[in-house]
Amino acid sequence: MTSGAPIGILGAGAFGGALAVALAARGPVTLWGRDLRPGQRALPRLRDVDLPPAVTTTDRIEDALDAIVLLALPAQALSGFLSQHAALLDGRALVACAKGIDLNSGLGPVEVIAAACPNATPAVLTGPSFAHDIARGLPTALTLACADEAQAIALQAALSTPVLRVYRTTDVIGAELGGALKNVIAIAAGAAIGAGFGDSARAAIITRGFAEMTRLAVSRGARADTLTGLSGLGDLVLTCTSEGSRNFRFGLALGAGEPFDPAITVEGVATASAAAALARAEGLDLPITAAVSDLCQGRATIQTALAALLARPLKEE
Ligand SMILES: NC(=O)C1=CN([C@@H]2O[C@H](COP(=O)(O)OP(=O)(O)OC[C@H]3O[C@@H](n4cnc5c(N)ncnc54)[C@H](O)[C@@H]3O)[C@@H](O)[C@H]2O)C=CC1
Ligand SMILES: O=C(CO)COP(=O)(O)O
Repeated sequence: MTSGAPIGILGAGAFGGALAVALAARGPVTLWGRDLRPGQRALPRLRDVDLPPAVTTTDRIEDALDAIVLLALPAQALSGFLSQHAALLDGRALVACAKGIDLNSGLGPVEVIAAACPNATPAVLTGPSFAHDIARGLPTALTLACADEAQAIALQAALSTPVLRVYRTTDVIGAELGGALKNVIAIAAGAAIGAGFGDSARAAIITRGFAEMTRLAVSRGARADTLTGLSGLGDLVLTCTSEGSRNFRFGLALGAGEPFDPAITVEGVATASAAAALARAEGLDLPITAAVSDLCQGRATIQTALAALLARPLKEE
C-alpha cells in the first residue's frame, strides 16, 4: 500500500461521494454505486458537486477492488452487502465508513466485516465530518481505527490529504461506538429543540448523553479517553448542534411532530434500538438512549419521554 495507491469506494451516497472527491487529490479513486452509470459525474446525494477527473465511476464491483476498499454504506446494509460479496472482498484491507450498530447482531462495522470476511483486515473511518464539508474541500479531522497498529499507520497515511487530517487509534470498539452512539444522542438533542425545550435542555442531553456513550463503550471494552476524542465527543458536538446533521434534523421533526422523508439515511434510529438492547444485556442504565429508542418505535411521545427522564431519582453527577 503506497502513498497515492488506487482506492476503491463501495457506496456512492453522500459520504462515499465526498470521500471520492477528497481522496482524488492524492491518486486515482474508483467509486462503485449500485445505481451508478459508468461515466456518471454527478451524484444525487451530493448536490452541486462534480466528481474530479481522478475519480472513475462504475457499476461493477470488480472494478473498485483496489489495495484499499472503503465501505461507504449505511450500517444496517453492511452485513448483507458483505455476505453477498464476501468472495470478492475477503482478504482485503476493508475500511468501514458507517456509523452504527447492526440491529440483528449487535455488532459494530468492524466486527461485521470480520464475521463476513474473516481474512480481511478491517478498519473503521469515523469522526466529525459532514459529507458536504469534505466535498467542498473544507478542513476536516477524522479517526482511523484498526486493531493492527502497522495497518492503522499505513491507512492513516493513505487516507490523509492536505485538508483531510486523519488521526489513528487501535481502540476500534471505542471509535466505532462513539460514532454510532452520537447519532442516537443527536436525535434526542434535535427532539428537545424541536419540542421547544431550549438550549439548556440540549446541553444537558449532550452531557448526559456523553456519559451514556462512555458507559456503554467502556463496558464493551473501549478506552474512556477514546470517547473524548474526535470519534466520540468531537462528532457528538457536531451532530447535536448543526442542522447539517440528518440525525439532528430527524430529531427536530420528531420533537415538532412533523413528518420526515423516510428515504433519508438516519443511522440513529436502528442504532438506538441496538444500543438499548446491548445496554440491557450489559445491565446498564442508558435512559436517553432508551427514550430515543421508545420515541422512534412509537412507544413514547416527546412529552412522556421527557416526563420519564425528569422523574428519575436524583443522583450524584
Ligand atoms: N453523510 C455524511 O455526512 C456522513 C456519513 N457517514 C456515514 O456514512 C454511512 C453512509 O452514509 P451516507 O453516504 O451519508 O448515506 P446516503 O444515504 O447518502 O448513501 C447511502 C448509499 O448506500 C447505498 N446503499 C444502501 N444500501 C445498499 C446496499 N445494500 N447495497 C449497495 N448499496 C447500498 C445507497 O444506494 C446510497 O448510495 C452512514 O453510516 C453514515 O453515518 C459518516 C460521516 C459523514
Ligand atoms: O456523521 C456525520 C457527521 O460526522 C453525519 O451525521 P448525520 O448522519 O446525522 O448527517
